[in-house]
Amino acid sequence: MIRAPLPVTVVTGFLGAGKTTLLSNLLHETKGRRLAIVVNEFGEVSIDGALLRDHQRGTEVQVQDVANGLLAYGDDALFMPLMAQLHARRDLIDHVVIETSGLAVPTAVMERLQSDALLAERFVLDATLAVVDTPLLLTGQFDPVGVENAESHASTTLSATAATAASVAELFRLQINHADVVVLNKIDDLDKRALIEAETRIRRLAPNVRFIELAHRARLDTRLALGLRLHQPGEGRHSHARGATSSQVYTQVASLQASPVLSRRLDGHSHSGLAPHTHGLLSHKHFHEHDPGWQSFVLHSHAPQTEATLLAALAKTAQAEPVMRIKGFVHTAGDGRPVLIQGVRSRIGAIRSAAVVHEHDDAQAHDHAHRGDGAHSHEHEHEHGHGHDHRHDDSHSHSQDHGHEHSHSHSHDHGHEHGHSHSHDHRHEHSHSHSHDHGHEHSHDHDHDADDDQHRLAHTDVSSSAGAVAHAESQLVFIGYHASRKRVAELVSELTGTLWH
Ligand SMILES: Nc1nc2c(ncn2[C@@H]2O[C@H](COP(=O)(O)OP(=O)(O)OP(=O)(O)O)[C@@H](O)[C@H]2O)c(=O)[nH]1
Repeated sequence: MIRAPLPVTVVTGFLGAGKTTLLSNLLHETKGRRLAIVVNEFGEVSIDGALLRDHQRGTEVQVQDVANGLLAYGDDALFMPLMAQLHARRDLIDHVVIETSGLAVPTAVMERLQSDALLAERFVLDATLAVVDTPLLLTGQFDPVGVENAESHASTTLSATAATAASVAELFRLQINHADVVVLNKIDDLDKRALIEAETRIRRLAPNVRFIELAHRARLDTRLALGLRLHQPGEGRHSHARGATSSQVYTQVASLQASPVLSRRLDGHSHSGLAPHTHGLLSHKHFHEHDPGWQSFVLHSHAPQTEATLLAALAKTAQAEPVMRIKGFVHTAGDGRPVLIQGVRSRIGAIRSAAVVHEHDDAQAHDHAHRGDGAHSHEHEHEHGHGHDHRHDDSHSHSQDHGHEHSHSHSHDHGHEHGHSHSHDHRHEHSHSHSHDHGHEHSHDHDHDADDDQHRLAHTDVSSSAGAVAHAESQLVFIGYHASRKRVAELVSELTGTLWH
């Protein structure tokens, strides 16, 4: 019997944008869809898999984490077996969601899914979502580094800061340019003007992006995230706003031009001898795969930590060193329960109870827990009727006074569904927290080379990492651009007065 291919949604977004939080929220709104979630983390220890697993519901959701990597990139040997496993469980799964590493460009997965004959038979790309840390976007953290600036450094080495900024900006640009839907996240504190500004910035960086959605506290309506069917081939009548067909969209993705920064390495190395060339998807992979600037390392401590001291120490460290992401579980002197530490740049937070958000929990895992003002009205209209016309009408409108009313009218017509139409307003004003024990403990072999400043880990399957382990050991994953493990360990040890190694 020929089975319909399994839809796959790819979730991309820079380090700490809120991909895992968004997915954990989605888990509570699966509406009976059985999800298989694949989480690919750059670091050696998978924290996100543990968090999601903690929030999975019964057997509806299966979480699989793949640490150490860039899933589906050139030499990744895990991707095909992983997809084969998912296919083998086809009867138990309705939809696959792949959270790519914050340092990956989603094209690796997208391209593999669509170009490998076997995969193309078994899976169909549903849509690619790019989650954006909107406050960071607004502070210009993802702004492109001037081309002139990059050119003038063609034969020299870019300064460390410029190199970091260039790499971040380039990665960000590629991620949003390959997405069908850009999700503006972390908008809790933003007013209407800021949201409009954010949208403008996205449209400037990715003019062809088709949908921009607002995720209030990392919540996105399931219908705007899953089942969008934006890449289904052969749907002759499949039409999108702005006249793009699904195949046009893919062509556009595949023919993206390389930026000047892409054609040279940021460490001063250039593609010497190569005439200016256009990078296709594969070259995009090539760039990041071989950009050794990004590193991840884990620091450990057996000393009980004082939460406030540790948070201050980590914030200082993130300012002093090129560390962009910190996460892990830490044991404090208190009740013995591990505390989840989440750091994005120098915003560091600790979460004691529910690690990630529950359905009605707005006092969630935020490193800056502010209440939203509930003023953003995000209206979605879905109409399901008969026929086979699938239309995405990107009627993204701002009201005249520039009150921020995003009205997305997605119209799906599926042959087997009954017609209904509704619109609703996303206003999340709940504020109550859950408190339950996470008991996350991790066990790993710690093998630290003396000179692992340039620590780059081989692909190993550590999917067991979310499971059991070593008593009261704290572990923090650090991800940074040319960050020195040694310096970071020294700094955190000094600032906390405890040994981190
Ligand atoms: N204030 C606020 N914080 C958020 C929101 N979404 C996520 N966060 C916080 O941002 C931090 C990073 O969130 P994650 O979901 O782990 O981000 P990620 O994109 O999965 O991170 P990586 O996998 O490391 O790239 C966490 O501390 C979250 O609690 C949001 O909408 N508002």
